[in-house]
Amino acid sequence: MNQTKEQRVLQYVLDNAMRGDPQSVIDNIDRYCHEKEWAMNVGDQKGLILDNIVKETNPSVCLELGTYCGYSAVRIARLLKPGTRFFTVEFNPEFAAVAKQMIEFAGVDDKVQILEGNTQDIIPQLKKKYEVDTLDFVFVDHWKDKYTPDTKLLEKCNLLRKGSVILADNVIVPGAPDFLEYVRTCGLYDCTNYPSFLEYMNEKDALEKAVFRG
Ligand SMILES: Oc1cc(-c2ccc(F)cc2)cc2cccnc12
Ligand SMILES: [Mg+2]
Repeated sequence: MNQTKEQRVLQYVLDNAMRGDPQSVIDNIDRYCHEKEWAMNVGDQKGLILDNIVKETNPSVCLELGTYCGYSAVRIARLLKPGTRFFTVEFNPEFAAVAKQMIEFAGVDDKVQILEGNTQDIIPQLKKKYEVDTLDFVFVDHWKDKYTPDTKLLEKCNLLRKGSVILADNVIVPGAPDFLEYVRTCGLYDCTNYPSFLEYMNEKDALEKAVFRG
């Protein structure tokens, strides 16, 4: 049976990275995607910005929308203090299966819980089913037309508190213009733009940080 690109990325990590070493998993995914096949991981350049914002936030409860191969889940989980709760939501079962193996190989599976399904179904379950009070950090990296509805759903479900950080990938490429318009003009967020580059390419991209005013 032919492997998918995501399975090839995972196989390269299993063959070349160090089990239990998240940094080596990250480095090997980046090497594969620079040298062999492009894939939609947040990547090494935007990844450094992500690292810095996770470190400054020092979150106790995290959510990621869009797991894909688990690259950013490993990237975030490696920075979290013991006892932190981190949920990552993936709609595509094949991606979720690859991410599960990637996260286990990296040795961060004790910190990361992969929730398979639609964000609009899972977000309303976080309080009761997953015993979440509020979220400290949310990394938004799924389909761009879901950024705004899911942000509004986080508000509606009272999952944000004063200082909750939402960090969104790809606000230039593929672009999330309605999300930028919403968070910058609705009056509920303090926004900061972080210009960078599309993963593994020379095209400009950016991250947007939106801090909930509470
Ligand atoms: O980081 C990403 C990049 C792209 C992308 C796809 C094709 C392009 F030509 C350029 C960019 C799609 C994503 C979809 C979901 C989460 N992240 C993405
Ligand atoms: Mg992305």
